[in-house]
Amino acid sequence: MELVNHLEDRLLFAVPKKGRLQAATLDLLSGSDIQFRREARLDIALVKNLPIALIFLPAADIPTFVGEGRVDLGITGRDQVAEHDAKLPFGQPSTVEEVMDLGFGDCRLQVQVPERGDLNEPSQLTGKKIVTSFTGLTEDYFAKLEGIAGGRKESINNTASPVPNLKTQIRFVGGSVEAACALGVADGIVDLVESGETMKAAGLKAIATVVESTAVLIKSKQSANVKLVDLIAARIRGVITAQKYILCHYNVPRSKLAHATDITPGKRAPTITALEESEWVAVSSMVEKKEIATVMDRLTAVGATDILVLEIANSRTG
Ligand SMILES: Nc1ncnc2c1ncn2[C@@H]1O[C@H](COP(=O)(O)OP(=O)(O)OP(=O)(O)O)[C@@H](O)[C@H]1O
Ligand SMILES: O=P(O)(O)OC[C@H]1O[C@H](OP(=O)(O)OP(=O)(O)O)[C@H](O)[C@@H]1O
Ligand SMILES: [Mg+2]
Repeated sequence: MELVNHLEDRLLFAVPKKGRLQAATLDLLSGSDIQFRREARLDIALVKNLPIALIFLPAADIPTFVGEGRVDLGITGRDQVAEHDAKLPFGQPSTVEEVMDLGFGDCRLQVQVPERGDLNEPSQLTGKKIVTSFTGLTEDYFAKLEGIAGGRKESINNTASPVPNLKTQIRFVGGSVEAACALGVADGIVDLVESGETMKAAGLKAIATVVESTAVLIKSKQSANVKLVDLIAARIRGVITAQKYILCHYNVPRSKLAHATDITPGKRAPTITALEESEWVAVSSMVEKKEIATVMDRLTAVGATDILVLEIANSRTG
């Protein structure tokens, strides 16, 4: 069956086919009940229970397919969206809209130089050799350092030309960028940093951050299927909320209720129910997972008892 012939009446949703964003993305799709089976070697999968087709692409290519093609939704890094937009001809507005931060894939695009060396400021790199996978963002960064206003000019087939008159020599490398300095190809690099392991192992240090990044849900500004886009966005938002929060139940003397609800104000407001014992109330409130240990300590300190913590399987934030 030629899958490409079955895309017409479907919302197209681009997701990372590999790399660091793939696993968490598949979890989000599963939590959103987007059911599919991906055939080996195929980059398209028809969703079984919704009029959607998943398109598996490298994260770096997803902003292009969403912004300039027929793809309605995408999941990629904010750095990749910024890189796509940086390459648009000067003054052309972005064709991609960010719907929400997905809460994973945090990293930073940083200017890096050899640890042992006399380069410590980005301005010392102007006019020198830089290697990166993010040439758009890097050209803009060094254009600012060199005081070049105005950015790119439109060139053939609407792909922006590099920034004119830039002294800094910026070269594209697709991967393993960290080796460029040691191999004498570059004086500095602009590359992603998450844990910093790769940078340290390559004998490099970061001297500036170009952009901070996180995984984001993006949508096309010309999608015809707004209702289904909004439905999928609501499902994904619900899954993220369920991943981020837990439900905390406890009993507390009515006289201490104000102190207790200061500790657990909830996402909107806590639910309070009276207990048979008139001087006691039961409270139920959403608490961020990362806060729950100290929240339970503080609740105990103000006299709360029977504190229960429940996982949230899914949610809709309305
Ligand atoms: N340590 C990291 N290195 C690279 N990207 C990361 C990192 N942490 C998070 N990301 C995010 O993941 C996105 C895709 O990068 P990633 O390297 O995972 O994909 P890829 O390069 O296509 O896959 P691979 O590296 O397996 O070839 C980045 O644009 C960034 O937003
Ligand atoms: O700070 P860290 O946790 O070490 O992660 C950062 C490294 O990860 C990415 O490379 P990746 O592993 O994706 O290989 P690639 O360069 O081939 O994409 C990135 O290009 C850095 O090299
Ligand atoms: Mg990579």
